[in-house]
Amino acid sequence: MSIETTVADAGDQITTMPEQMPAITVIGAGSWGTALAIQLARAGSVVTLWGRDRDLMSQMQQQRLNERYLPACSFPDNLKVEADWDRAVADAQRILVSVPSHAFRAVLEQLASTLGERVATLELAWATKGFELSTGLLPHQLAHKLLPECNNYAVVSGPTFALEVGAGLPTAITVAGSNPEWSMRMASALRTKNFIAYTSEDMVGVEIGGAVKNALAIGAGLSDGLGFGANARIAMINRGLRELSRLGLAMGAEAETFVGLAGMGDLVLTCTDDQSRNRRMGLALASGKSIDEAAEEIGQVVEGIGAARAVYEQAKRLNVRMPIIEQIYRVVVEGVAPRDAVEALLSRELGAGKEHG
Ligand SMILES: NC(=O)C1=CN([C@@H]2O[C@H](COP(=O)(O)OP(=O)(O)OC[C@H]3O[C@@H](n4cnc5c(N)ncnc54)[C@H](OP(=O)(O)O)[C@@H]3O)[C@@H](O)[C@H]2O)C=CC1
Ligand SMILES: O=C(CO)COP(=O)(O)O
Repeated sequence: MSIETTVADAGDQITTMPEQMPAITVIGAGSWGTALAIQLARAGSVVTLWGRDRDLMSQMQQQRLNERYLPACSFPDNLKVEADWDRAVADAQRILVSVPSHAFRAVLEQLASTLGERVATLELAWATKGFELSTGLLPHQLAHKLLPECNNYAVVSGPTFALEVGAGLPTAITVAGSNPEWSMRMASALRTKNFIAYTSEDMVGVEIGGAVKNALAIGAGLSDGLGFGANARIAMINRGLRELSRLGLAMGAEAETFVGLAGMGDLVLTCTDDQSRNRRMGLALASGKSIDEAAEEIGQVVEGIGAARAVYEQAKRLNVRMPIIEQIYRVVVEGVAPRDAVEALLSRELGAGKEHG
C-alpha cells in the first residue's frame, strides 16, 4: 500500500518562513536541475548546483541565472554555482541528480567512485525520467545496482514544467522512495507556500509514469499536429494511461499510482501543453521535420524518443499490449509516416474490444 501523505495540506496556507535545511548538491544544470536548485534554495536549503560546462557555470555565477536553460529565473543568494565535481560532491550528505536518463549511469558511477564508503550514509534523490536504453533498467534499479550500500533513495517526479517551478508558480510533486523517512525529508526540503510535495513508496509506478508519458506525449503531438482534434487527443491520453498502467502492473507497481500526480497528472500535463518538449517533438514530426531537425530546434533533451524504444521493448519482453506505444515506436524508430501510424492507431488498434479489458 503506498502512502501519498501530504506534507503541505494547502500550500497557500503556509505562512511561516521555512527553517534552515541541510545543504544539498544538485547534479545537472539543465532546465530541471536549475529549477529544482532554485526551489530548494527558496525552501531554505543551502544549495550547490553542479554542471559539467565550465563556461556556462562561470557565466551563471556572474549573471546569477541560467541563460542557456532557464533565462527568466534568477538565483536566490543561498544557491551556489560550482563547476568542480570534487568540491560539489566530496562533502555532500544530500544529492539530487537531475540529468537525462542517458547520463544517469555515468553520474552514479562517478558518485560511487568519489564517495567510496560514504555512499552508505548518503541521502540520494533523482529527478531523471526514463529507462536506461541498453538495459531497460529504471533509475532506481540502476541506483540499487551501482550504489548498493546506499539505503536512502528517492525519485522526485510529477507534472512539473521547469519554467513554472522556476517562476514560483503553484506546483505539486511526488517524492517516492523505499525509505519513507528520507522521502519525507526530501519532500520537506522542497516545500514552500506554492510547492506541495507528497510522498509515496511506489518507486516502480512513479518511475514508469515518468518514462512512459514522455513517449505518449510525442503521440499526442503527432495527433494534434495532423489536425485530428480534441477527441482523438483525449482518446490517446485515456488509452495511453491504460497502457501505462498495464505495463506498470506487470512490473510490480501499485494501481493507485497511475491516477496520481506521477501517472495521470504528468501524462495529461505533457500531452496537452506546448511547454512539453516531447509534445513539441510530435508536432514537429507531424509537420514533416526529421527527428534531428526537431531536436535541434527544441535544443533540450527529448526523453520520449529513447523511451518509445525502451517501453516498446519492455512491453514485448513482458507480453503487455501497448498499441499506442507500438505506433509511436513505428514513427520514431522505423520511420513510418506519422499520418499512417496515427490513422492505423485510431481506426484499427483502438477501434474495438472491451473498454476495460
Ligand atoms: N525540464 C523539465 O520541465 C523537467 C524535466 N524532467 C527530467 O529531468 C531530466 C533532465 O532534463 P532537463 O534538465 O529538462 O534537460 P535539459 O536538456 O534542459 O538539460 C540537460 C542537462 O543535463 C546535462 N548533462 C547531459 N549529459 C550529462 C552528463 N553525462 N553529465 C552531466 N550532465 C549532463 C546537460 O549538460 P550540457 O548543457 O553540458 O549538455 C544539461 O545541463 C530528464 O530526465 C527530464 O525528463 C523532469 C521534470 C520536469
Ligand atoms: O517531465 C516534464 C513535465 O512533468 C517535462 O516534460 P518534457 O520533457 O516533455 O518537456
